[in-house]
Amino acid sequence: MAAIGADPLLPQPILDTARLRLRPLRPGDLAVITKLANDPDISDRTAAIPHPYKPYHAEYWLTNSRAERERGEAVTYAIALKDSDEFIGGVSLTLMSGAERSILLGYWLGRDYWRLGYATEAVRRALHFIFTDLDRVSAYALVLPGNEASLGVLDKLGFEPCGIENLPAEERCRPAFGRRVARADFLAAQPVKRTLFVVAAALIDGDGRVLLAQRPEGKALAGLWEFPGGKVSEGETPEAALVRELKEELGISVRPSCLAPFAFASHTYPDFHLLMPLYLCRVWEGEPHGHEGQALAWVRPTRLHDFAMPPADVPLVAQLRAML
Ligand SMILES: Nc1nc2c([nH]c(=O)n2[C@@H]2O[C@H](COP(=O)(O)OP(=O)(O)OP(=O)(O)O)[C@@H](O)[C@H]2O)c(=O)[nH]1
Repeated sequence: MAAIGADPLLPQPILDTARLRLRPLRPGDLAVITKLANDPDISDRTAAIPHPYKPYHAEYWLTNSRAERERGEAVTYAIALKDSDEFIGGVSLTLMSGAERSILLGYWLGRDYWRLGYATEAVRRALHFIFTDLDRVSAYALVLPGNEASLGVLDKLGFEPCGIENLPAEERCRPAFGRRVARADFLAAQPVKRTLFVVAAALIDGDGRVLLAQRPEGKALAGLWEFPGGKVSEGETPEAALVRELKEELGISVRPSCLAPFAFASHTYPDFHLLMPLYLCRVWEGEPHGHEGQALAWVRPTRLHDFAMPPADVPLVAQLRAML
């Protein structure tokens, strides 16, 4: 399988979990990387870690991962302990060629950090990132024979067998077990802390344009464009919540009878699961203005894809474009 550069300068946000921080590799990590990676058992279980492992191997890993990211080929994260920021391992996410929009996943942990659930915790977060921020639809991993711990991690995350491949490792060609998980299967199987019930409206004007609002700075997903709306409060019907939100956010008055149920989004974010019905609305009173500092845009359905929207909205946009 070959990596291909599809997206120039891939994003690499810091990814936090309960105990870990996934962040870029740094020159300050080099000594620890060399110490942890210089372990014959780690070399034996991974394709890309030679033994003995020298400081120049660590330096090459750092510079090569930066170059791969700049070429849009791969993102490599250091796995660090959240409290001390100490390097304990790495995760690499390589974009694959082909129509499937997949990634090849690789990861390793220093021996002192085995059997503590760190690999599952780090890889789970990395998969959330590639399936939501990088919009990948599946992930592959190749596991060398004897690496039962790694197979266990992938099993826990919903990966399934997908054949055996020959893996060129340090000039030795070794067979490896292929494992694959699809985005929808991974996301559906994740434990969710809470389900957030949000309502939103596609306001449609006389020219068939749809109103989008830009999430202001300081909020989660800032800068992305979304359908106006918000959270449903305890004891509120979805329609009443939407009427309230449209008044607060845009200063317009809408009657519940003018809200036509259209579609819904069901999407797992790292911290919550979003359940969001989308209503169509063609009749309202007043002129919409961004009352909470948000920019507004009236957008033709064919131009909706020019606006970066939260991942949950992508299927809704496709349905709107098909309908309008
Ligand atoms: N209104 C709206 N929210 C969306 C859309 N897509 C989407 O993922 N969301 C998510 O659903 C949640 C909406 O709740 P909200 O608008 O009340 O959230 P907020 O961050 O403004 O919180 P706050 O009102 O407590 O400050 C956010 O997490 C937002 O990212 C969308 O098209 N419209």
